[in-house]
Amino acid sequence: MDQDAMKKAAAEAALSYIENGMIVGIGTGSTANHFIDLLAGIKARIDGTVASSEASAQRLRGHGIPVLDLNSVGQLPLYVDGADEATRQLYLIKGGGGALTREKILAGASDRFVCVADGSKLVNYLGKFPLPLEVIPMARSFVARELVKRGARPVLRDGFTTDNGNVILDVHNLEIMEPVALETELNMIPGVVTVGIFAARPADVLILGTAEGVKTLS
Ligand SMILES: O=C[C@H](O)[C@H](O)[C@H](O)COP(=O)(O)O
Repeated sequence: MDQDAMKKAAAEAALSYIENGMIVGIGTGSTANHFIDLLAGIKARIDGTVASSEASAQRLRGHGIPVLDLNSVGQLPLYVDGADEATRQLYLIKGGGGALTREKILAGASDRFVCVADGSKLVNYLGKFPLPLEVIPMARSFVARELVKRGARPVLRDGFTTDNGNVILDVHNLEIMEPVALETELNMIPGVVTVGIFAARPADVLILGTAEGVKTLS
C-alpha cells in the first residue's frame, strides 16, 4: 500500500464519526482532500461544512457540499484534518500547506478533533518537520531574529501568502520537548499570528493508515 492509499484509508475511517445532520469542520491538505472526496458520497447526511482554507472550500463546493461561515454556525461537533507530525499524546505539527490559522480556529471551535494521517507522520517527539509560523508581513524580520536568539533557523516560505494575507516562516532546529510551553512562548512574540504546534488543543483521536491496516489512538 503506498502513502496516498494509507492517507485515503485513514480518511475513510473518519467517516464513521459523522452523525446525521452534523455540520463538519474540514481541514486542508492531501489527506483532508481524500476526506472531502469521500464525504461527497454521503453529503445528504450532513447539514453542511466549515472549511479551513479557500482551497478546501472550493473542493467542497465542487462536490455540491454546502460551505458555511463559522460565525453563523457556532460550536462544531466534529473537525477532521491531517497533520505533518503527530505524537502518541496527540500533539501535532500542522501548517505544511499554510492553512494553520484557520485550522487552529476550527480545532478550537470543535467538540471532537479527528486527525487523519498516514503512519509515517507518527513521531516520538515533534520538530523534525520544520515548524510553520504564520506571521504578519511587517514583523517577518523581527520574528526571525527572535527565533534565531532561541537557536532556531527560520526560513521564509518563498512566494507564499496565506489565505489571511500573511507570510509563513518554516522554523528548523527547534527542540520541541515541551509542546504546550513552546506553543505558548512562540505565540507571545509580537507579529506571530499562529504557531503550527497543536498542543494546547491537541487532537482527540488520531487515525493512522499503515501497511498493517488502520490504527486509532485516542
Ligand atoms: O496547512 C496544512 C495542513 O496543516 C495539513 O493538514 C498538513 O500539512 C498535512 O497535509 P497532508 O495531509 O497533505 O500530508
